[in-house]
Amino acid sequence: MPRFDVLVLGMGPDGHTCSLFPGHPLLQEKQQIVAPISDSPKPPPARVTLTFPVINNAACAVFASCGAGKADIVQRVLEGGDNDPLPAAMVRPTNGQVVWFLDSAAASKLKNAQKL
Ligand SMILES: O=C(O)[C@H](O)[C@@H](O)[C@H](O)[C@H](O)COP(=O)(O)O
Repeated sequence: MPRFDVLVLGMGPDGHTCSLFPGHPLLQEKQQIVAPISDSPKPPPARVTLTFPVINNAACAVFASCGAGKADIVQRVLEGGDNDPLPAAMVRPTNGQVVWFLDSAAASKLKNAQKL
């Protein structure tokens, strides 16, 4: 399995990352490193994405999210618990780390955040 040093990821307001969307069967992919998706709920419908086996083999996954439009989903992903996790919350490198860069608007609904 390839091991990326750093993955720089975004997150959509529905909690998707890469082209891995909530509830999609590709969230359960265990074999392929890269997979096609032909029914993306967000245009374009046809995409190609890395899958969780390779994402979670990375040494470091970095998310960057900005703006008040991301505040609710950032709070859900980071503080929402483990029941039915959103795709962005499934980014948990087995032998690596996740780092989030947020502006104050995106972080505004976090209950446990400490300002730097
Ligand atoms: O799926 C797509 O079509 C988008 O490109 C998406 O993956 C994007 O990365 C996020 O929506 C975060 O984007 P922003 O950080 O720019 O809001």
